[in-house]
Amino acid sequence: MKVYFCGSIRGGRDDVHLYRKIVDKLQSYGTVLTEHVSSSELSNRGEDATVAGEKAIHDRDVDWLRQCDVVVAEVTQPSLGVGYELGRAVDMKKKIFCLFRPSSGRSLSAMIRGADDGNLFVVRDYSEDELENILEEFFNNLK
Ligand SMILES: O=c1[nH]c(=O)n([C@H]2C[C@H](O)[C@@H](COP(=O)(O)O)O2)cc1CO
Repeated sequence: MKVYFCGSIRGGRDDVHLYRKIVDKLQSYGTVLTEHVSSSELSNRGEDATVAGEKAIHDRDVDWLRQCDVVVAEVTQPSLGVGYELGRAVDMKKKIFCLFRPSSGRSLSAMIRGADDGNLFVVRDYSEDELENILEEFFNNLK
């Protein structure tokens, strides 16, 4: 199974420790195409645009989105890139699982919360201690 993980990069890296935990768990189910998103070495400047170029990053990620079987997104830290990826993934009719932490005090965009259709696009509120169980439940139900 190929998993596309979305998490904020230029939107801010405050939750990178959670991205790492999520990606660790996702790797027990398959290949995470976007493992770099969870790297503590990656700052809010993003990947080295001088090597890859912004277009190369965009085109590679859209291609990975096309290839993936499922999209998992941590959406607590608002990120234009994550919002864009989710919109593209909806258009591609991908199975999408969004994770949001209400304890952050933030309010999730209606364009994400309101996209939940109980089937292909699901938004789940969670706290850090529930993370493993929630991901297990989601992947068990995929089978
Ligand atoms: O360097 C990058 N590499 C990359 O793969 N992305 C993708 C993956 C993330 O899920 C998402 C983050 O978007 P943003 O940088 O706007 O927060 O975009 C985004 C950037 C920088 O915008």
